[in-house]
Formats: sequence, C-alpha cells, structure tokens
Amino acid sequence: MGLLAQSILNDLPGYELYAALGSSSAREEMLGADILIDVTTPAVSPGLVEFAIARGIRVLVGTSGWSAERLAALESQVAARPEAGVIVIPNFSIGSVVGTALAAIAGQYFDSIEIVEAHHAGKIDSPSGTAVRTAEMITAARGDRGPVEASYTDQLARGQQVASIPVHSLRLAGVLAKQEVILGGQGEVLTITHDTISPTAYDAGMRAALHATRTASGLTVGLDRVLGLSVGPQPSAPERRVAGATDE
Ligand SMILES: NC(=O)C1=CN([C@@H]2O[C@H](COP(=O)(O)OP(=O)(O)OC[C@H]3O[C@@H](n4cnc5c(N)ncnc54)[C@H](OP(=O)(O)O)[C@@H]3O)[C@@H](O)[C@H]2O)C=CC1
Ligand SMILES: O=C(O)C1=N[C@H](C(=O)O)C[C@H](O)C1
Repeated sequence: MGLLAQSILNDLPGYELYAALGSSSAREEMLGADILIDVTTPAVSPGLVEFAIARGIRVLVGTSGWSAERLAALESQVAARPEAGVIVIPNFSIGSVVGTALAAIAGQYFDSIEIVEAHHAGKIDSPSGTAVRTAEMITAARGDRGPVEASYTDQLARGQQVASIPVHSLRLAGVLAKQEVILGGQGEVLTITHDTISPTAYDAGMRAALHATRTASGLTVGLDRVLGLSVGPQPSAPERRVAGATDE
C-alpha cells in the first residue's frame, strides 16, 4: 500500500512525496509534510496518527484495526484540534465500498446475517477492517429493527461477533482479499460478494480520499462518505423474523 501511495503521489499533479517512512524511521521524519498517509500496522497506526494530528498534519489512514473504540479516541483527539482533518478508509476499493453499502441496505430485510472474509496468508490482523466496518454499517442501518440475533457465546467456530454479526476470517495462500455477506431469509439466501484481484483496485479510492484529505475538517470514516454514497434506513423494510435464525 505504501508503494501504491508513492506511485499515486508521483503521478498526481499538485502532490509530491515529502518522505517515505518505514519501520526503522523516526516519526519526526514526517514533520514538514502537509498530509500523512498511514498504511502501516494496527499496532503502530494510532501512535503515528496522534503524533501527526498534534503537529497540525492532515491524515489519511488506510491501516486496518480502527475499531469503534479506537475511532472514539481518535474523535476526541480531532475535536481538540479545530484545524485537524483526518480521513480513515477501511477499504479504498470502489467495489468493496459499494458492496458494503448494498449489504447495509439488504441487512434491513434479513435477520440472519453472517460475514465471511478471506485474505492473503500474510495479513496479521483479523477480522479485517472491511468486515468490521461492514458489520457496523449493517447494524447501524437497521436502526429500530435492532441488531441481528446471533446469541451464541461459547462456540469459537461460529465466528467473532462484531456489532452482533458473526464474522469468519480465512487467511489463505492464493487469495488477495474477498468478502461475502450472506443474508438468510425464508426460502432464500442472498450473498453479496466482493473480490479484490489486484492492488490496483485501491488506486481510484486512494486518489479520491487523498483529494478529500486536503480540505477535510474533523474526522471522516469510510470511502462511502468521501464519495457521497449514503445508506439510510429503508422506510418500508417489512418485519421478517426467521425462525431458527439464532443459535439457541
Ligand atoms: N484501506 C485499504 O483499502 C487497505 C488497507 N490495507 C491495510 O493497510 C495496512 C498495510 O498493508 P500492507 O501495505 O499490505 O502491509 P505491509 O506489511 O506490506 O506494509 C506495512 C508497512 O508499514 C511500515 N511500518 C511498520 N511499522 C512502521 C512504523 N513504526 N513507522 C512507519 N512505517 C512502519 C512497514 O515498513 P518496513 O517495510 O520498513 O517494515 C511497511 O512498509 C494493513 O493494515 C492492511 O490491512 C491493505 C490493503 C488495502
Ligand atoms: O490487509 C489487507 O490486504 C487488506 N486490509 C484491509 C482490511 O483489513 O479490510 C482492506 C482490504 O481488505 C485489504
């Protein structure tokens, strides 16, 4: 992802690479830059982002691991600096963010929902940031319908519940990134699948987010926000509780 950011900066008029940091860099090397593009690791990212915000540097985050708790802490840091502009993008791929938006709409019509995500074997975190964002967006869009009813507590193989939705993570050679949101209804199953087959999938979204970071104010989360893709509760979603949807 760092190489992709560098190639975009080399290509885009009006931008230039100020410094390329790595794991052996001092974070002070970013001082003097207008924007920090953070594509590091979940362990390192919050510290780098906090350091940049405190020094008046705008931030574009692509790193995964930004849980709701981390985002809440980040929101406080941003609120304390009126000039701060921070954008966090769990997935730069246009197809992925559209798939997540579709899942947030579909989730209002189904009460049996699970997410399966697969990534390359080198990915160090699970569940993926995309799956976390997808689960949170589905549950938020359900509004008054409330969370789905995955009520098991002690069956590891049933997945980790994120915003009440079971998420199953695979780490496999031969895969880059894939996500399926599977929605079960009465007599039917809807599956929303997104496959990333090349890192070039992240190019357009990273460019759009980079442009947005120049003028961002406060904290923005999600490429959907950058693109103006909004998913609100669907007013006519009928009640359709599925017998046997829970694990009890
Ligand atoms: N939002 C999105 O669309 C996408 C997000 N991601 C996420 O982006 C992150 C990076 O993914 P990826 O590029 O594949 O991972 P890599 O492991 O290839 O790269 C991680 C980079 O972080 C650098 N790094 C580690 N520690 C530090 C530090 N303390 N200061 C500065 N740099 C540091 C490493 O430097 P060095 O080489 O010197 O060790 C390396 O260049 C992951 O969290 C991944 O999940 C990935 C793909 C898409
Ligand atoms: O590590 C990856 O590769 C990816 N990480 C992000 C995530 O955790 O969702 C985005 C994309 O899925 C690729």
